[in-house]
Amino acid sequence: MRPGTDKAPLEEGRPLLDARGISKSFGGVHALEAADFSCRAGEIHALLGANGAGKSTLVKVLSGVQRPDAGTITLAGETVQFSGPAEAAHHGVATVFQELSLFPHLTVAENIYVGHEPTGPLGQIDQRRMRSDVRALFDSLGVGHIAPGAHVSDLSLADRQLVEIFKALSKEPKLLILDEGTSALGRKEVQRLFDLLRKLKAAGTSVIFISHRMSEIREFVDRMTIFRNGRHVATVAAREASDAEIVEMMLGQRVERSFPERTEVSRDEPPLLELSGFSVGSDLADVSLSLRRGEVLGLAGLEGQGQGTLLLALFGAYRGVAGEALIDGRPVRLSSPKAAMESGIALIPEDRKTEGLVLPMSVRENITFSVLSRLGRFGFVSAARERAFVGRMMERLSVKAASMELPARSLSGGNQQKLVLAKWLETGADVFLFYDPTRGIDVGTKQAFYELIVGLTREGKGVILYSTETSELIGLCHRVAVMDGGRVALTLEGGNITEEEILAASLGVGRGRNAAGADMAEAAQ
Ligand SMILES: Nc1ncnc2c1ncn2[C@@H]1O[C@H](COP(=O)(O)OP(=O)(O)OP(=O)(O)O)[C@@H](O)[C@H]1O
Repeated sequence: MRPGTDKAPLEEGRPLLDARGISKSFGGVHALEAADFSCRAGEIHALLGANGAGKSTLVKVLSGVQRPDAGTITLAGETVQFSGPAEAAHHGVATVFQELSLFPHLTVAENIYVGHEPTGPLGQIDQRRMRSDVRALFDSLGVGHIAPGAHVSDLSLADRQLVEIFKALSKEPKLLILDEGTSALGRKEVQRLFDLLRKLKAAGTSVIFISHRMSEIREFVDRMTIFRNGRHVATVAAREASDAEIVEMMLGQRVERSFPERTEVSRDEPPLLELSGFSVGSDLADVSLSLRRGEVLGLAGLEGQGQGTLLLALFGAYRGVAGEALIDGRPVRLSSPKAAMESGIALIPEDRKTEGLVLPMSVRENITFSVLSRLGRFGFVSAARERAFVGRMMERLSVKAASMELPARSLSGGNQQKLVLAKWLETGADVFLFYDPTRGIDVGTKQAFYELIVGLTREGKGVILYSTETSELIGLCHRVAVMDGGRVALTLEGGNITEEEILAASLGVGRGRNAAGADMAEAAQ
């Protein structure tokens, strides 16, 4: 089918969910404009669209969090009007929102059962049963590494996301909505999750799935609906449209995904950053690596193999770090984030929603927070200069906001993430640490972002990039350090940075290969 032309007919039969003519405005912003969306029983259905297309707003309407201004929702043949999330839940809708909603100081099991805890004969909460049920659920999914009794605050973002998903599943919903619920998960976890979703689907549960990772979507979903500017553009079978066609429908224009040419790196100059014997407890063991000016060094490996710890340790977030760090040949003490920033290191963190922004403050204030002192002299900032600077940053990262004076909270999730990036990019740092930077960002902006990373290297900065999208590592990096069990298992370089090599090294089967790709085991025979 031709993208953006024919509107595919929505489901003719009796779908589980049928939302028609849904409109929702915030002030002058039309988040949804007479949007249609329909999902069959026992179907995994992806909802796609650029940042700000209205996906999360639809999810909030379907989950009873927001009331639509107009439109009707039919669920299992019954017209429903949700007065709040509890009523949506009562109708069998369970949602994992973009913003995680866990209580950090409760245990995993307590979080999963919050509000519907199993009770003993005297009405007391049955902790033991709760934990054993959660254990059984985790074991069935092969996520034995999460302890039901662990506090959520101690878990990684990926594990917190898994807990959030299990919490939704424990309500045995008719309709499960995952709004970017898998963005922090590694490939293996996503696959396991989809194995589970297929089982649910076989039992008649419908799943609405929002993700910006195209490959993830194509592989596992039955149909896809594309939204653009708050409207339904098309609904297609997953195999019916090509990636390029889908992107075109999302953006209203053709975009070729390509990586900008890497910056030439001079091997003669001394390294910008040099680490030796960098260790953090048992999480990071004896990491030695170097980064040159103009270079992008990738970090790969299965989820949680020390990549995050390395970035955070470099940013001074851990105490008791052993080893030495040199910047431009001078030893630096990375004892706190402040010390790291003063040494010229910037980190774009993983959990950008909570770590990166002051949500009630305006878009403008959030962007200029970290650069005020550089924009003005003697502490005075010219308003005109500030606005011009913010305008440039918003354009560079295509931040979609009606005005820079709106609170950051009112932006769509992806646009909030862009704000965090904007905020850090202008800090004047020399070493940029990126923690999965394009997670949650739409394909059009990803492209702009690749340009931006390469742009930094052209200015002589060094970049360490941890990405869960292998294609980004292959397309952008000069070298990729594959991590396993807190160590650098292998460093790949140039043409040897391939999906197969990265995967093999991640799984430990690539050991023995050197950076030039010669298989030493074979050579020895
Ligand atoms: N509470 C709000 N106040 C003001 N504007 C809002 C509010 N919620 C959403 N919007 C606006 O509505 C539009 C749609 O946002 P929405 O979050 O639904 O997009 P999205 O498709 O989920 O984007 P993303 O991929 O970035 O998560 C955006 O322009 C956003 O700024």
